[in-house]
Amino acid sequence: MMNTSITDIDLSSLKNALTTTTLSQQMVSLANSTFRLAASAITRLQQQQRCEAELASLAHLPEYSLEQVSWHDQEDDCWIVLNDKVYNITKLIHNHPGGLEVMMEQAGRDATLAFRSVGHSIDTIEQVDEFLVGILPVRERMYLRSAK
Ligand code: HEM
Repeated sequence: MMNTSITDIDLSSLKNALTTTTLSQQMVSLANSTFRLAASAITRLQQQQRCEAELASLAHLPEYSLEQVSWHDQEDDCWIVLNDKVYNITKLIHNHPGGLEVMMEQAGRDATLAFRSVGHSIDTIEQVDEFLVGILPVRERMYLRSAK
């Protein structure tokens, strides 16, 4: 005859409870990972949609290569590139709140990182398109790339 003690029963239910808890924890962790993956896929999709919409709104602009931009590096003819877009900032440089010198250091160049590193205000960032004159050719773009 089997001799099952109370301690044996307790230990066995404890083991069962532990297994169930571990399984539940694994399921919660799996659900979390799935949720995070879905959330990042949605974010990527939204970013891509914004990028496609921006590209469509810029489609009418002429393309200028980085080399062509580099020809405009003078105080009376000053272009820069920001986020793959080409800006003629000749009229701005003498009134620029950050000064003329910083602008001339970027004249004729891709100023994206310098512009971002200053931490320009949201208002300023929204107003730069006032100086927009073109866009880089697809082969030279780093930010505005179509997924199509
Ligand atoms: C279209 C291009 C640009 C526009 C419209 C613009 C406009 C402005 C404006 C309105 C401000 C006042 C503060 C603010 O709004 O953040 C400012 C500040 C400044 N900008 Fe620009 N900027 C341009 C490009 C650049 C570039 C390429 C640089 C290069 C580093 C630069 C460097 C600075 C600096 C150093 C300040 C002063 C920041 C401070 O004193 O806190 N900006 N700019």
